[in-house]
Amino acid sequence: MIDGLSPEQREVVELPLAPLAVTACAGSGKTLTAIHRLAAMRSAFDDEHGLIALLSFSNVAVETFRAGYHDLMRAVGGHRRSMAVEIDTVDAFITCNVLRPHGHRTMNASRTPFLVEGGEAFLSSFKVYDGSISHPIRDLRARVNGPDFRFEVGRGSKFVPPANAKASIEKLGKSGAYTHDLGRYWVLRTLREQPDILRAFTRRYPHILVDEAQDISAEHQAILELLASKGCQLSLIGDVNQGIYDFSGADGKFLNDYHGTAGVTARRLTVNYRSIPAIVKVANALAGTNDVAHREAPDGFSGPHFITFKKGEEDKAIAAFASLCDRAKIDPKDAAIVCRSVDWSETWSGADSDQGQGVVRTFANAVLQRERQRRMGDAYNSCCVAIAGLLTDDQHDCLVHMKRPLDEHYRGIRRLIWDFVRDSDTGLPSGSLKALSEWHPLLLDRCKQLLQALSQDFGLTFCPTVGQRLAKKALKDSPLVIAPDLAAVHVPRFRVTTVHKVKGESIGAVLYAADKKHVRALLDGTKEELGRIGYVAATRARDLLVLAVPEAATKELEADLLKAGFQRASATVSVNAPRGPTNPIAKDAIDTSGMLIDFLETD
Ligand SMILES: Nc1ncnc2c1ncn2[C@@H]1O[C@H](COP(=O)(O)OP(=O)(O)OP(=O)(O)O)[C@@H](O)[C@H]1O
Repeated sequence: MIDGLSPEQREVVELPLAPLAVTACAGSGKTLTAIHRLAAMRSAFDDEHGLIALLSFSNVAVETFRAGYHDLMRAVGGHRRSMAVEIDTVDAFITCNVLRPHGHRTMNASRTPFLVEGGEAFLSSFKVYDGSISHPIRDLRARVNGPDFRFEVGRGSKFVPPANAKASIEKLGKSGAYTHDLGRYWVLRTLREQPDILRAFTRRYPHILVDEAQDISAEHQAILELLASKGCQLSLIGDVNQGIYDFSGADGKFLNDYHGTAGVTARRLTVNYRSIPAIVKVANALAGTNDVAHREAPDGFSGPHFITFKKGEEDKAIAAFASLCDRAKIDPKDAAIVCRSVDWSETWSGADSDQGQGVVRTFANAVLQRERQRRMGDAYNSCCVAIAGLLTDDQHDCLVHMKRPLDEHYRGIRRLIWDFVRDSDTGLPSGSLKALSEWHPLLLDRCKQLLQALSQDFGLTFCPTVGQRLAKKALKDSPLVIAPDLAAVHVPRFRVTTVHKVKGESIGAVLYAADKKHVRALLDGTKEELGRIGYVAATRARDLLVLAVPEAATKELEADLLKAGFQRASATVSVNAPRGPTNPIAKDAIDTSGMLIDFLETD
């Protein structure tokens, strides 16, 4: 290894400047490789004006790349043009370079285009009619369809007649507003309808490197292909087994096909630096790959296991996971319970997400994010959405500024909202209170104070119907956050999250909470999206991977689980059992406050 790079990583980094496709396995160090490749490309590219872009799909990935690139430049003493690079998300890149400066001409707007999140009060007058009913404009999606688009709406992707969709999009566009999804539509139209902008954009970014390239949607692909058609050289790096954004048309096909395209240099990264050999073996069995583990098997307890659970008794599975972490000497802070969907993560975190309506429901969600999922950033964003839902219609772009303030005015607003979110004693009340009789009256009182401060100190104006929007509809007289039965026995509060949220992470111990369908899909491999979702969850684990399988399905699944390389670690929980192992075959036990959890290794 030179400079921390392995030979296969270094080979990718040092390839000549030309279109490149790198398909890489989980944990293969795509981050390090992409950072070094960017530096090498910059050094080889002798152009006074052009910039090299490194793009990814999440803010976390972008922050990691920026920090890594700066560290590398500091370490090697970057050359004159070393900072002539741009590292951003794909969406931020196209929005900042195309939509904000040039989109207004195509949108027929008289102001700089601005993003709306969907919860803004003024959006209530923007609907789309599918031929039988109207839907909020935020639910409309534009999908690229050759040189044109097709339109769909809602969860079931209902077809929307193009004339109706275009009329609604153009009405919204005229106001300057665009949703996340419609932003890509407008970027494509701007580049297609303003050829000078397309030419200038390509001259400015002659080389673009896209990380997590399996997540490139059909709309992103159309934009990148448009740039490539004007001479931009495109490099893609990703893992097709980790494509988990099918709903946005990202199925990894672009990366796969690019790998075999004439004129594109293709390479593979096949060494997994993250996980122990037994977990890499499971990953290989699931994906049908032959990747190599760089790490050696640790001495202590580790590896891929499965435990069983009964619906409604998730707490027992969590206690079992806690015990396995303890045995593997993994700090609970370096462990996570990972679920396929938000609904599942709510069940496993003991949250009651079915309380409240409208703005109040959004505040209730913020409580769950703060107290059960421990995602303060998400809790802050939810509070911003709730507050934006109380503003008068004329403050269109306030929500976006609250979330990402660029000026001092909004930074002050952000501080106030953060104080509200952080402190359950003076701000957003605690989820342990009874929602109807205790939580809601406090919420009303404290919201009133917050709105007063926002209005007096920052000039925000709130609609006269604030009282109605904060009504106590659909609240129950039970807490928003249900205390787990096992809280009394000091089971650690693990981070409970979704697979989509942990993508890209390395985690010491992972519990993948699954139903029968999820497990079946995981075992069936990575051809279908649900299988890839399971694969992403499994490959986050460094040392310990625990699959929680419904007890009723175990008989049917056990043989295939064992064949894939999982071992059974069954947990029995007995309350008020006497201290110490009572069963002669118990190999491990934790005994806290009268509860004994035994692990019976049956493999
Ligand atoms: N050459 C190397 N030598 C040792 N460790 C490495 C090397 N390259 C990467 N790593 C380590 O491997 C781990 C996984 O790296 P990284 O997160 O970049 O993988 P990845 O390819 O992005 O994985 P995934 O796609 O599964 O998220 C990190 O801890 C990283 O520091």
